[in-house]
Amino acid sequence: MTARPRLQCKVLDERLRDYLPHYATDGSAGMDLRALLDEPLTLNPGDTHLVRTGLAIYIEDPGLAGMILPRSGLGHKHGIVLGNLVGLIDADYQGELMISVWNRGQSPFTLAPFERLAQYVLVPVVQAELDLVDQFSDSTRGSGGFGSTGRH
Ligand SMILES: O=c1ccn([C@H]2C[C@H](O)[C@@H](COP(=O)(O)OP(=O)(O)OP(=O)(O)O)O2)c(=O)[nH]1
Ligand SMILES: [Mg+2]
Repeated sequence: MTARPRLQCKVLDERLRDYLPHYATDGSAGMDLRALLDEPLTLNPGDTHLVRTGLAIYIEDPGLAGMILPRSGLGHKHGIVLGNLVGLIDADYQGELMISVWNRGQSPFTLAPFERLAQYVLVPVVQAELDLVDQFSDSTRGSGGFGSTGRH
């Protein structure tokens, strides 16, 4: 296994010191992020709320990005997912990580202070240059999309 990249992390609220993100198991793909809340937050069905994490993580390397993904238990059992579906964190972002929490379910859900509500996944990124052309060489698919290969 290659060495893990090191990311600079600022703790913006001292209460987070006891709750720093980490990989729960050797094989975990993500580190859980917690809700920085002063009091419980009730989300009614359909509500979206921007929740602080109290942390800033500066990735710096443009060959990496962060992704904020829902936790499957919260999403499946309680309908608590992300208002932006997926959060994409740029390598040059130095601000606080924010989580858009959306109750897409049918019942109110109360988020407790410092509850784990989403996960942060570091992913490789390749930036491209666009070469402008008038014609592409033929491919098998051509311009067929949106179900053009059928359903089964
Ligand atoms: O769930 C998220 C998504 C984004 N961000 C931060 C980090 C990211 O680098 C920045 C910008 O995100 P994005 O580019 O997706 O949003 P935008 O609406 O295009 O904003 P901008 O104009 O700042 O790029 O906001 C978060 O903290 N949480
Ligand atoms: Mg953007």
